[in-house]
Amino acid sequence: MLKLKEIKKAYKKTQALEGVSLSLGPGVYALLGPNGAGKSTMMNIITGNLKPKSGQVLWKGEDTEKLGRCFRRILGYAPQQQGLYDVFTGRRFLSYMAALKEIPPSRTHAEIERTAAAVNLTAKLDKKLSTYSGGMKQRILIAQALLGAPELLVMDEPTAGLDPKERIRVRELLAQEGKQKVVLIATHVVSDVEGIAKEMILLKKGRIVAQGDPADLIARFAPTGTMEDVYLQLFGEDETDGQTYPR
Ligand SMILES: Nc1ncnc2c1ncn2[C@@H]1O[C@H](COP(=O)(O)OP(=O)(O)OP(=O)(O)O)[C@@H](O)[C@H]1O
Repeated sequence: MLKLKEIKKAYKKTQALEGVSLSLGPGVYALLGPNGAGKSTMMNIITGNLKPKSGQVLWKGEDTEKLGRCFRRILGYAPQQQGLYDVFTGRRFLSYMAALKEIPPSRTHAEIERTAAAVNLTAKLDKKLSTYSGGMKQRILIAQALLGAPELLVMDEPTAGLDPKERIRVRELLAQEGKQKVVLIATHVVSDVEGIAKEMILLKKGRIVAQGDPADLIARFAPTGTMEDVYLQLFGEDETDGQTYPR
């Protein structure tokens, strides 16, 4: 349903994507790679926030650039956390996002209730975003991506800052969504995706260096190990952010 054809992107001197091609049907896909691998660039190109230097993004065979506004109803995007409208309540924020997505006003209330419940924020909907914790802000971003039940979900680090309980809830939610939709998740946290991903897409310096079912990748790159070992095998020396990654 979603196809990337030879996507290339450069920022001045940095070659961020060096010809990425992909074909994704319904299911959860994990996009893994170290800092600077090109994950956010790829997501921004899929969502139309950035133009590639060359290549095409196709949805059901149609160029997403040509789909224009229609693509807004097909796509749900949760970007990495950034400034939210702090004076808005959660409800007002979701209502504003629903309007941008051109969800009919008659459906907006039900969609807000449905998506807030999915991320366990029903009780906080009428509180201002300025009072939300980091994890709650993350969850409202996920909720807005689910508005209108889009067929394509693109999530940039969706579990960042979530406590273990909410992390599990979001993981289960995305697994559920992946039964019928294309769900692409960029993350550093292998354990958040290995149990739910149909495929892992491993990106390094703007190229896909491995792609496949987690069990196949383990057999290929770390036969006695785990998906975490595959990650370390492919990217070990590239991780420069000093974080440790939970199993
Ligand atoms: N606006 C920009 N201007 C110049 N270079 C950029 C810009 N955005 C990204 N880059 C560079 O492009 C490359 C890919 O960056 P990108 O943000 O896509 O990686 P990433 O995999 O999402 O990293 P992270 O895990 O840190 O979010 C990096 O070398 C980065 O420095």
